[in-house]
Amino acid sequence: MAQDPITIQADTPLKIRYCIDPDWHPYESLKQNIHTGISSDFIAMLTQRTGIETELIPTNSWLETIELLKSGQCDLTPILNKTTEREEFLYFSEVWYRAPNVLLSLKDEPFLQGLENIENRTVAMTEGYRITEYVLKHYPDINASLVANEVEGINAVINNEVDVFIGSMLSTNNYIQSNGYDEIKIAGWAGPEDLLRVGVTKQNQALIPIIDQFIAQISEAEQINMFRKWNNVSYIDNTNYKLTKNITLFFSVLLMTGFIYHQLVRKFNKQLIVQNKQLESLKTKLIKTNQELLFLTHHDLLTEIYNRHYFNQAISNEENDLSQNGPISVVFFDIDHFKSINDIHGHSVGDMALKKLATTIKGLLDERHTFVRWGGEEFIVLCRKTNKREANLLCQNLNNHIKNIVLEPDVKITCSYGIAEKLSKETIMQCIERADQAMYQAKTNGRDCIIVAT
Ligand SMILES: Nc1nc2c(ncn2[C@@H]2O[C@H](COP(=O)(O)OP(=O)(O)OP(=O)(O)O)[C@@H](O)[C@H]2O)c(=O)[nH]1
Repeated sequence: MAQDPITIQADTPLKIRYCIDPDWHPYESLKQNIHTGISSDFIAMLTQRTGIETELIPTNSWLETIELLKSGQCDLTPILNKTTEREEFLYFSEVWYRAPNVLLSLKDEPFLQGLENIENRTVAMTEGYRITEYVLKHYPDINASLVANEVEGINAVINNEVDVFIGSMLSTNNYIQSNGYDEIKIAGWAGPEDLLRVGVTKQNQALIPIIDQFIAQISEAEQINMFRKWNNVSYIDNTNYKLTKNITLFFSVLLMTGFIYHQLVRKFNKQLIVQNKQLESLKTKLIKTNQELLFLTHHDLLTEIYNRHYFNQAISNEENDLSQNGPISVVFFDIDHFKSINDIHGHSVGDMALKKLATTIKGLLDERHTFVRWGGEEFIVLCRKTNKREANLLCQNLNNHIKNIVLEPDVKITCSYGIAEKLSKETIMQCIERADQAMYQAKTNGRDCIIVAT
């Protein structure tokens, strides 16, 4: 927003020296001889908008500032209350800042509400402050203890030297929170609020209308910005800040630990899932390999029917049961002149003959039969619940099918068969031997025939 030009009179000083309270943060203070706080922004804006040069005269206390103003070594002080006493050596601008005063006590003190309830408590006040003059004037019986500045007053409360301290809410709040004094509280309001103005020495009266024009132009936003910039602490309450800080820290650490733990668990879970999958796959492979191994152990690789090793194992486990479940017969057979097939047509044709024979016979058997490659070109069929007559019929059927196997054009095979029915006193192996002998007899008889052992 455009501002009206500020009218500078001919008698207006173009350079002024000013003093401040060195210990009244956030209103104003000296930090390494540099003016800081709300009034430093005020002076900067004043210089910028009026063109009046300003020079800070540093002091060590508010009382010294008052002295320099009285003696004319300072022309102006930017933020103070108007009092009758001060009016003797200063002119005051309009109010440009308002702030309440408060009673501060230790936490275990009762809530006092206001100056009326102070009773015989010792009350610390800053020497030379308007609120001090006000309290001493209106509460003459109060047990007052004057301190040089607000910091000294607050420390007097903390150290139990006084019961109460009266100070500006903004500055005391700032000091207490900056130092983490959680044992202190606001116990009530103290007197009227501060109506803060600029004070200029009587010789510089011409400055007042210029300053008032400038004050009138300070916008609400600029006021708020000044407050926010210098009053970075918002309130005092009964909160134990150290405890809050520790709890916050504890929960932060807890949250962080939880987060890291969660991440680690997720990571390990992922790894575990991968490893479980690998294990599962290994397990599947192992089961498959074991099944293959078992198959290889029990089967003949070429024909894929049971081998002799399996037969021996199975029969030794089953022998007793076998005899109790009806007659058992063994068909023992051997390919005729197999050597000639190998010799004439080659070993691969010999292999093909063995495979085709096995496949053909498997297709003719059922769950009562165990079909085994006994040796090179020798086979047996163990027939449960089968007598020698039935075995003979089966054998004839096998023979018919074997004769129909075509290896190559004009190349066929025949077999010689021996059949034996297990006698009650003999073992399966003895029965097989008799079947073998019967088969041998079939060979002797000219091959391609069936002999049933007597
Ligand atoms: N191709 C092939 N030949 C085999 C296999 N196992 C054994 N043989 C052959 O089978 C033949 C058996 O010959 P022999 O014992 O003389 O009997 P045979 O020639 O069948 O004569 P008979 O039994 O008296 O009719 C041998 O030449 C073996 O090498 C095999 O797995 N594959």
